[in-house]
Amino acid sequence: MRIVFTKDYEEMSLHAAKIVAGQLYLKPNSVLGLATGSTPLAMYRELIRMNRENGLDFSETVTFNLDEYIGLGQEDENSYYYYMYHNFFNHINIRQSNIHIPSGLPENVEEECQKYDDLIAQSGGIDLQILGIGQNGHIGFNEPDIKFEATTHMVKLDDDTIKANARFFATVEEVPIHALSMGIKTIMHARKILLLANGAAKAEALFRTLYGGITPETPASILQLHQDVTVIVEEEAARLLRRNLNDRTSIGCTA
Ligand SMILES: N[C@@H]1[C@@H](O)[C@H](O)[C@@H](COP(=O)(O)O)O[C@@H]1O
Repeated sequence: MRIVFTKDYEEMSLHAAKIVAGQLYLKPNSVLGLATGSTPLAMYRELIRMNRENGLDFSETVTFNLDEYIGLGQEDENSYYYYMYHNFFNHINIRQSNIHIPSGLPENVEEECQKYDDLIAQSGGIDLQILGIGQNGHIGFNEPDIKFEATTHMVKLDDDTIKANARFFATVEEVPIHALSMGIKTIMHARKILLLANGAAKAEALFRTLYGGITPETPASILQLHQDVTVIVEEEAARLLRRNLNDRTSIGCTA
């Protein structure tokens, strides 16, 4: 596991965008696993800039998003579908047919989950998975639990997650209580994983993820077992890590 310490959100995002760009230069038809939330926003902005100004090509890129709220349609501004098109896909030269996001309005939840897993498998699996982390240590919407859920599944969101994500909605009551999420096995099968974390609210979850026991109570802790994870972390989120690494504060430090 590599840990890259960056001084702020912008530097974290730039570093992440460069890794994604490097992946696409090496393999233009890469399968990317994509995350939503506030964390990757500036990374998407930088990738859009690279697409426009540096010829970064998405024409062969295939994407699978981690999750979607149940009950929100594509036109709902709080759906992850809307987020992805608004913040990324509408601004790059990606093919619509190469974009995959779980449906927020599935007719049959089990079938939708199975279909999503089948599509990922048919695409050859994920080459590079981008992850944010929830304040409770979730990845995608894999919430703390007594077991790891392997494949795409329906989740009942934790109260903590609902509260944390309420900032995007007019009222906390509007936050959906269920979501579909890619499972831990699929995430762990990604060839490379990029975990981004910024802000003091993530410090404790990140510390438990990297240095705590591997437990479904901190879903992201399973990443300790993956052979190619890069964690890009900004100062505030790194607060507890730095203490653990005897204050190795240099940018680009690898642990
Ligand atoms: N399901 C998403 C995750 O994919 C995201 O990584 C995480 C952190 O969100 P944020 O980046 O807004 O802090 O929580 C959300 O609920």
